Amino acid sequence: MLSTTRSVFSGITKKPALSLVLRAMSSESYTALKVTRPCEHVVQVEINRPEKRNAMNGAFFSEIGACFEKLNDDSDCRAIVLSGAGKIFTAGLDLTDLGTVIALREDSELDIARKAFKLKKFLTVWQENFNAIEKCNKPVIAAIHGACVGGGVDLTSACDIRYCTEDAWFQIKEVDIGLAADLGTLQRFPKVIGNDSYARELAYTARKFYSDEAKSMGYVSRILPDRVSLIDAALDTASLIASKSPVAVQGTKISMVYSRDHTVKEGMEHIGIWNQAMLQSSDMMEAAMSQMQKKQAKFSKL
Ligand SMILES: CCC/C=C/C=C/C(=O)SCCNC(=O)CCNC(=O)[C@H](O)C(C)(C)COP(=O)(O)OP(=O)(O)OC[C@H]1O[C@@H](n2cnc3c(N)ncnc32)[C@H](O)[C@@H]1OP(=O)(O)O
Repeated sequence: MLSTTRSVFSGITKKPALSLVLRAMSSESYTALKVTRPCEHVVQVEINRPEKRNAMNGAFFSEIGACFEKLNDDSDCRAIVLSGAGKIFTAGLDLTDLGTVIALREDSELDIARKAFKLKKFLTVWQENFNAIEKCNKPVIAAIHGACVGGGVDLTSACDIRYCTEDAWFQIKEVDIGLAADLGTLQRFPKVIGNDSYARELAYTARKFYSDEAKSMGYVSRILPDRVSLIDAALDTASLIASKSPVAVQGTKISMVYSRDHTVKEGMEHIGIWNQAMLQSSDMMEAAMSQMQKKQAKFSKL
């Protein structure tokens, strides 16, 4: 029990020393992730605990946040594919880490307020690790095969685009383990599918939904026959995005994320202020000239 406690809370203690984490990861060596560069300006981030069905443990949470913060600053990266190694995309929270919450609840040396403060801090760190995907200016395409359970829906809700395989299934599983989802599903999922009643049904019942239903509700935009064609399709889309002006693409993501949480008027004001600078970018001239000359545009690093 004690060692589990330490492993989960490692997500908290590592966070303030982010620069150390980033330096340690400068070679892109992670324990729960595999990061590769399959094509120009495209990075593939793979959840890499296949023997545990990519269950999300403490290492995964701290690495995913650090990885996306690093990719945000990586001028060679213009689009990202997020996938899972092995049989399924992810089984969600590593249930062996639940022991940590139980251990904290039962810690007789802490009063209820102190336990609550510790739990809030722990949850905020984990939330921020998923928020890093949305804060990363590069579009993220989730490539989901097999199962996407619990935390997997929190994770993929934070992505820009979702593709899945025919055999994929999804489950907002948290109520089945006695908690309300707290890593973004309840906030993002209803906005992604644009149907509050449907989102509530899935969150209250924890019923599984399969690829065809995920597509019809708008959670995924494409279904591919198998994992190989899924990764190919996700990489093709990522490459297409990466071929465009990074100023235009990243401005588009920033504006779409901002506009989701603001009024139309505020969103228009925001993009107006944004573009008063970005319309002066050299990318506009390069893109327009390339269109006229029917040649591939080349954009400098951002
Ligand atoms: C409080 C913090 C906020 C976060 C909240 C998040 C909440 C959630 O994510 S709720 C959802 C939790 N997940 C589950 O309930 C799923 C449990 N797993 C399964 O139902 C099945 O494993 C699954 C259908 C996904 C896959 O089945 P399959 O037959 O392909 O594999 P298994 O033989 O069951 O498992 C293989 C090994 O992986 C280990 N494992 C699977 N899931 C988890 C998990 N969630 N946590 C930890 N370990 C997991 C499983 O124990 C097997 O390991 P081993 O026995 O060592 O071979």
